[in-house]
Amino acid sequence: MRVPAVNPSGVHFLRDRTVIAGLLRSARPDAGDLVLELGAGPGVLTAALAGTGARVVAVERDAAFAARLRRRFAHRPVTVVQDDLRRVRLPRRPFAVVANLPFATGTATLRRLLGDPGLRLRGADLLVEWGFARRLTRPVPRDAETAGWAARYQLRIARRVPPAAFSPAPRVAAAHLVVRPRELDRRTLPVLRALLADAYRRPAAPLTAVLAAHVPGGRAHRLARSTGIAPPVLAGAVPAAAWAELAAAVVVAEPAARARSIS
Ligand SMILES: C[S@@+](CC[C@H](N)C(=O)[O-])C[C@H]1O[C@@H](n2cnc3c(N)ncnc32)[C@H](O)[C@@H]1O
Repeated sequence: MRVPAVNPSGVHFLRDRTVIAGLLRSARPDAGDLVLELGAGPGVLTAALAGTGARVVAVERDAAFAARLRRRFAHRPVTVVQDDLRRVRLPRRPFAVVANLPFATGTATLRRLLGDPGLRLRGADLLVEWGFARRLTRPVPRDAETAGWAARYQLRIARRVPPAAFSPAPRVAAAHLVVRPRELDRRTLPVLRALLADAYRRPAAPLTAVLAAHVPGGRAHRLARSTGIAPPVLAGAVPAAAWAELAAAVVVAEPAARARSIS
């Protein structure tokens, strides 16, 4: 297999069939589903995805790999897009992502996929650097951006993928990261954003103080309890999943909070 002359950290080709099978078992694409593969390389994963009957869009920056992919999949439902995955136009239709990401692009990719409320992402099954996956799946995220991703999407590690699963073997292990959208009413999104911005600005404040800024004072305690949180709890100690429930509860309890959060 031709490895680019410059092999920047993160460019490691999958060679373990059980890892590929695990990605497909988890993603379960149906025939006709739109699946985006980011960083397709020589097409090992692309071939497996095409075998499911899904419509695959394979994004690859390297010109030689892109040409090889076009030849290899000329008669399959695979569209090859030679572009940078950090800039490529993302579908507006519902789509899933299955990819062995270059490690160096993890944050940029997650930011694009999970940070844009306009995307209709059905799910993502990604191989990412192990430490990155561990940081993303902490119950209480360290920053508002990650908390926003984890509030809108369930993020979990399906398995640890050892360096030997790749060629050349990376210095560190990878993780199969599973991303699935939570059922969230669109009206909750601006409230969620406002709550998280507030909470991460003053993580040592009581949760009820943060909530009180978004609903009338007396109701903050009741609201916290309605999602199973018994005050006192600090804003910076609230799990990401609870923020999604809190935002939904704020919208139900106080529809006007929406207007306040947006303004
Ligand atoms: C980790 S390898 C995975 C290749 C293949 N999917 C596999 O699993 O064997 C990443 C691939 O992404 C490509 N790549 C690296 N940076 C990229 C970028 N910014 N945009 C698009 N492709 C990129 C590399 O050329 C390489 O083919």
